Amino acid sequence: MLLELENVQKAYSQFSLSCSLKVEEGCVTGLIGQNGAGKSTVFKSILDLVYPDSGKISVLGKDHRDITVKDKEEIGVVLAGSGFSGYLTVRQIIPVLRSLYRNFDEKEFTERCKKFRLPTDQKIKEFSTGMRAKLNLLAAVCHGARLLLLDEPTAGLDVVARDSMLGILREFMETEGRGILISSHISSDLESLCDDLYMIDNGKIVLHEETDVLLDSYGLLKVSETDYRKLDKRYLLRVKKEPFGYSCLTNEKKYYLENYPEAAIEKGSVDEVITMMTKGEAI
Ligand SMILES: Nc1ncnc2c1ncn2[C@@H]1O[C@H](COP(=O)(O)OP(=O)(O)OP(=O)(O)O)[C@@H](O)[C@H]1O
Repeated sequence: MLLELENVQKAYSQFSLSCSLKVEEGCVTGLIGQNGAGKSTVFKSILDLVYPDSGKISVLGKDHRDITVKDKEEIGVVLAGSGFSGYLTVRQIIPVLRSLYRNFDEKEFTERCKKFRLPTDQKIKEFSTGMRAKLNLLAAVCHGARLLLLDEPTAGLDVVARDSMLGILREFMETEGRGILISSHISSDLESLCDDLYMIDNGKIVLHEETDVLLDSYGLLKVSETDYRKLDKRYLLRVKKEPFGYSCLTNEKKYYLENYPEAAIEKGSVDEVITMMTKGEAI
């Protein structure tokens, strides 16, 4: 296990986090939630930047408070809204990375910067959002980390930049024994990359599912009030009143497809599942 949070609690005056999650070797785990759901609080707790009130966090098999400087070399981090000083250039951050990480692969880093057309001698503050995001990610993947902790690494990026970021992450995962925890409020980013997804809402994990299962077995039934009354509700997770009747979220789409051939059953994108899990009512 690369990362495990067990019942981690953190209370602020207006918000409280309660979170358990795992990142296994060979897995990309996604954390999806709206603004303010608690994603950054999860990352900061892992990195000891905020102190949880209770619970247990283990990183690379150790309690996160016992992580040494050497262990940290095995972790690559991109935090929302942070990065290198804007007054430095890529050329100037290379010696910094070299001194921080014994396994920093300067050749790979330089080549990749070139590939992504990141200028070597321009101040980072003059970079676009996409350029800065790529630089932060390249710095996180070029020192032989086993675990990447990426808080909203694709925020503010256009489709092309997002795709190249996902490419970097897929390549990172080609080496055995690695894993990623990545957060986003854009579920389509995570859908194609992640093996499993955790959905967080108002500080609570409302759903954890393998991405394949989510896409294959979850579905949205749209039924009239009359049909809703007759519906077998055993496999419904959430229900929402609509002008036409009810929207129902199921994790047994096949059952309803087979038994209610007339019903309108949609595939249910990750976004719709999140909306239903957060806005729908439990059965
Ligand atoms: N230091 C703090 N003191 C009090 N409340 C805080 C503090 N830090 C975060 N919060 C609150 O915790 C909640 C979750 O914040 P967090 O930054 O974890 O959300 P997020 O999911 O990362 O959101 P976003 O997508 O907007 O970055 C918010 O309501 C925020 O106001």
